[in-house]
Amino acid sequence: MHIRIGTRSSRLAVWQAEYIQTLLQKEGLTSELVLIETKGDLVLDRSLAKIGSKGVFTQELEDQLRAGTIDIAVHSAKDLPSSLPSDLHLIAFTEREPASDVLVSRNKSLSLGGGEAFRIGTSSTRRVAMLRHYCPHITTVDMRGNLQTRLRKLDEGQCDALLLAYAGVHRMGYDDLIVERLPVAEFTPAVGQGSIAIEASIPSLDTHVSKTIIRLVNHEPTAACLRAERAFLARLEGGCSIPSFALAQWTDEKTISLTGGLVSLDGNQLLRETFVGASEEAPLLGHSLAEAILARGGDELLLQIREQI
Ligand SMILES: NCc1[nH]cc(CCC(=O)O)c1CC(=O)O
Repeated sequence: MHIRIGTRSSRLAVWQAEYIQTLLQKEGLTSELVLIETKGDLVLDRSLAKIGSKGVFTQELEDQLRAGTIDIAVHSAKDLPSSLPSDLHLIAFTEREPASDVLVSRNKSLSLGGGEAFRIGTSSTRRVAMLRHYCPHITTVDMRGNLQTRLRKLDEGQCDALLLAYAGVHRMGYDDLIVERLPVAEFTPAVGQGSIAIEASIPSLDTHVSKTIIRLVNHEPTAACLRAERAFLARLEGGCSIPSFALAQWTDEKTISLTGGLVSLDGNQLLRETFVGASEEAPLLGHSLAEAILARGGDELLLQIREQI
């Protein structure tokens, strides 16, 4: 069967969709890309938090899955809402790249630990809040748009550095611009960062084809980690606009360790916990982590964040 793959049209999204194409080719599955513009790509003058509704980067792809004009949709796992409508499923997650955030700049001497004041371009509420918490001497400049747009703004001097996911920088071949890799123990990444997800409409997608796609694309340790992280996010009912973070790590074939939490927008309050549990019960682990964070004051913090956003 020939697979129609829906993707956003940014260079990173197309790279990711082409990567999936190469995985599918290993068993002779041919495919084509269908480029789809989403609200998140078109509305660039407002922050994601202000665009608001869930699925800023996914809705238009889901519409086409339902209409049957594409067979699968490829997304950055990080861009997906924490819960999907019941007819749509995440059938596979690629092996995760290092999930960390990196500092990108033309100035090799910049470092967050240096105590030196400089400007970082980012519009992620998590990154802004984390910077306020760990690096109050840093100022942030609001910056939306795809990677190339942000790099152009960096070169125009709108900021001195960017804070980005290692995965996207690496996929685009910009490793040379990385001046610092941030420790995940402090700058814990967003849920899903570093993995690529495949979404399909079940039962529209042929069972045999979906099994083949899963076999060729899915990396089970990553998938278990993502199930834990996504259950955490679902319990917080947080989309990508909430400054929450979580990273699960596969410790051995039976166990995962999940660290995650919430940070207030001003950076003053940061809640973080680590839970270790059976990988088979990954969703339960995520749920328990969220309950612990909520019980420690996360419930109040969430209300406060939602009022401020
Ligand atoms: N919409 C932002 C987004 N979604 C996924 C990635 C990076 C790739 C990944 O995490 O797999 C990025 C860019 C960034 O945060 O720097």
